[in-house]
Amino acid sequence: MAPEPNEDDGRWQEAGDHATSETIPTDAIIRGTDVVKEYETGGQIVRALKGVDFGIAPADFVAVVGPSGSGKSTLLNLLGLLDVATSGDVRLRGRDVSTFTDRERTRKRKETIGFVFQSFYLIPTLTALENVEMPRMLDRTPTKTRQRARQLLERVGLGDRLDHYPDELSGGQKQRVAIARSLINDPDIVLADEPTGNLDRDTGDRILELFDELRRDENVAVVTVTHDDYVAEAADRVVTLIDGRIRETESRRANFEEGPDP
Ligand SMILES: Nc1ncnc2c1ncn2[C@@H]1O[C@H](COP(=O)(O)OP(=O)(O)OP(=O)(O)O)[C@@H](O)[C@H]1O
Repeated sequence: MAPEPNEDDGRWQEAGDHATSETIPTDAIIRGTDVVKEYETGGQIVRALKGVDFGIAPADFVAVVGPSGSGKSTLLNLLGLLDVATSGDVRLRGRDVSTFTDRERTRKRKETIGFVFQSFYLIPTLTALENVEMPRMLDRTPTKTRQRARQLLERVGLGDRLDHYPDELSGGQKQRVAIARSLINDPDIVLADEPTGNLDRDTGDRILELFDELRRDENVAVVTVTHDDYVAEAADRVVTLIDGRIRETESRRANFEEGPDP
């Protein structure tokens, strides 16, 4: 059954044909207005995003769905500060990201965003603990980093696998290590590209439960691109991209814990 938009929650308006600025949370960490992204290849311009509005609030759980080529990865790259929009306004905590230097963008990305991928991307010659420490390897606080990495692996249920290498772990365990790694810099948002794509359904379900716990306990927003309906069903909102436009923004969950904004 199609879920009803959550009309009790003042942060969101009803789902419509096209997401408008009214569907964007007022407390968004990152928000985009009328965002266009074009690529140029072989003298041809491909318009991957054709003027979309989006916003990610603290502890949001958003699924981005849509057919192949509809612009999902493009949107994720913009949210992850991996790429810049061709036009439109993208703001991180109110600051226009197009004014960031490359260095600033890299720093903001490190501070704000964690990444999780379908293929885990763990380094095979490093233990689980070392993989989680990796993004902070150049920091001058190795003891603190080790402590935090250990804590995160315990948090994702792998306290007894710290010294295991990736090929000694199951797919679900590898993804847990990758999730712990994504949290090492205490990001505000975790971007997960098909996080359950290489996992069986039960293992995938447990990863979704973990995301759900993390967003509740750690206040981390999770944005996932997915082709799996059941992943989309676990999210608060489903953003459907069709041919570079957002066609729908639904609240799937009936109850937000916090009340409506004033
Ligand atoms: N680097 C690039 N150069 C040129 N065109 C690109 C580039 N990246 C994406 N595109 C084009 O932009 C459009 C959107 O691509 P995008 O990868 O965002 O879609 P997607 O929804 O993530 O697709 P999929 O589900 O297949 O991963 C497509 O037409 C694609 O061919």
